[in-house]
Amino acid sequence: MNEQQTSGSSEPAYDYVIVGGGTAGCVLAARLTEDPEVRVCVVEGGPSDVGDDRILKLRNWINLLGSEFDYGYTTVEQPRGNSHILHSRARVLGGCSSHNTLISFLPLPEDLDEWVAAGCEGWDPETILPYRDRLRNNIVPVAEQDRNPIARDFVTAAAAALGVPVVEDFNARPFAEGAGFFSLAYEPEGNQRSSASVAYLHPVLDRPNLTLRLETWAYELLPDEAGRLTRVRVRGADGTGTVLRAEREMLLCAGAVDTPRLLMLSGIGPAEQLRELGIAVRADLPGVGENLLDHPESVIVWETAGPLPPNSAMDSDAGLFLQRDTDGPRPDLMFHFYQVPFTVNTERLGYPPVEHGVCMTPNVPRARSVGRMWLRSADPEEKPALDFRYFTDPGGHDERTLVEGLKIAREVAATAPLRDWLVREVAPGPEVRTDAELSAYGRKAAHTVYHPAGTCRMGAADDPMAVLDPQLRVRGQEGLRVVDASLFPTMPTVNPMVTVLLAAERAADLIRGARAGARPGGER
Ligand SMILES: Cc1cc2nc3c(=O)[nH]c(=O)nc-3n(C[C@H](O)[C@H](O)[C@H](O)COP(=O)(O)OP(=O)(O)OC[C@H]3O[C@@H](n4cnc5c(N)ncnc54)[C@H](O)[C@@H]3O)c2cc1C
Repeated sequence: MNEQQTSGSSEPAYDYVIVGGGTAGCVLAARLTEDPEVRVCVVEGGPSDVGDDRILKLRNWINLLGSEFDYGYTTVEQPRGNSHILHSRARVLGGCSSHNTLISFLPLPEDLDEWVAAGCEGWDPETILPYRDRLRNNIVPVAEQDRNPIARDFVTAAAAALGVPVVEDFNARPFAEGAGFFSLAYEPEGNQRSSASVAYLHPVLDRPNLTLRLETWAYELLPDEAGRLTRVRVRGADGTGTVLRAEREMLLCAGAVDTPRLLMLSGIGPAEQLRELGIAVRADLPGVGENLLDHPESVIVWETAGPLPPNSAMDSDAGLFLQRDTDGPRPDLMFHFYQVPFTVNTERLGYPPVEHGVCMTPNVPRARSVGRMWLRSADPEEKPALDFRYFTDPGGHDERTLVEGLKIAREVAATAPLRDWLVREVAPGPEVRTDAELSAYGRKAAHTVYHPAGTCRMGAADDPMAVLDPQLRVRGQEGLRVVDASLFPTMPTVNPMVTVLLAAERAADLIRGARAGARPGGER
């Protein structure tokens, strides 16, 4: 048995307890158990993905939205956006990497430069990007057999209409503009996910020093005898409550919504808010739950003459990046091209369903509207409030980006060879033309690219809103780190999963380094 009972306590004890067997949690679990002397327990709210084709077949991702594998967080009212967005967050081993579309981009160097400028020493591109060679996921450009003819024609039309290069491999070098097929973490043969769970955990599930507690929910951190928050109260699927103990460190990997939620339920967060809810304050960290980041997008939908050729990796295999402003070498507008009509938001607005169609979803890579989340009550069952404050930035950058995106999407759609497939624009429809009309439509039909992040951001010691130091340690707390998308100080320009994986690889080094440093004669 991997766990040990600490003398005088009946609590199962490990060296490390990882809360959340998601994208980052799987990386940490695999890396830390490489040392057979180290006992690790992963507490995961969802079930296993092993042998479950609903999860493992990448193309089934769309059917997981709103399913039993989705916590499905709602938002508070968004006066300038769409109040109906369902924020999918995965409830399954592998977390969102078992649920998402596995589009895999390295962060751009300037995204990491921004982190360093925000006080995150050691997160520079020279340190972080080489971790790409450690990633175990099979990251490859969409395979030839999965390249649907209409997606190919989208790439050709985008390049012709906008004068941007066709990019063969977006991870080959940093880019500012380009159209092309994405890189995905998948095995094209059999359309199998190469999620964090598949790539990192499946090969090591038989390690005797790894314990998985599935369908188990962590709802409060508790102090040990020395006052370190290294114990956690959990409840298993059968309702049984247990307290688990981490003799070295408690590692929070529950994601950008549930990690700050757990911290706040445990008394770590904005003191006044916690007191109002009757939660005893352990540490006043005003940044917990603040800095809620996302990539907002909108949608424009076309009907096609009939059914499209069926091949695809996951129905959104190609995209486009553009740079409209001249402030540095990064894109500031991105599009996903869907070869299925993604009409959940347009149908709600009264637009007709589309049997055969495609859409483009322009998004804001570095949105300037920043939100926050908070607890509604001290009840751990009650979901937190999420306020993304979509399209509220004073300069109107985010709104303007959508408007330009919708116009540019029309330019691409009007260009051969894509135009030859399209019968009519269904939403918003050609009569919606002025900037004001496009803005009103674009914001009402807005959606998320499902990238919440930033809610426990790291930063410099003198930054009062930083929750973590650059070693990912919760400020003022010993033995407690956060390793997941909530650590982001700012949003990477690109889809963030690989940034989470790189951060988890880096965290594994930091944690192992701390352990070696603590051993007599260990390296510091
Ligand atoms: C539908 C969808 C599509 C996406 N597409 C892409 C994409 O193509 N490319 C990309 O780069 N990014 C994509 N993303 C975003 C990306 O997947 C996430 O940013 C990333 O996976 C987050 O990793 P994480 O480790 O922070 O959290 P997660 O992977 O969400 O892991 C958190 C884990 O913690 C568990 N958990 C939470 N709370 C508790 C608790 N209290 N007790 C026990 N367990 C708990 C959860 O069950 C989950 O397994 C997508 C996301 C979604 C939802």
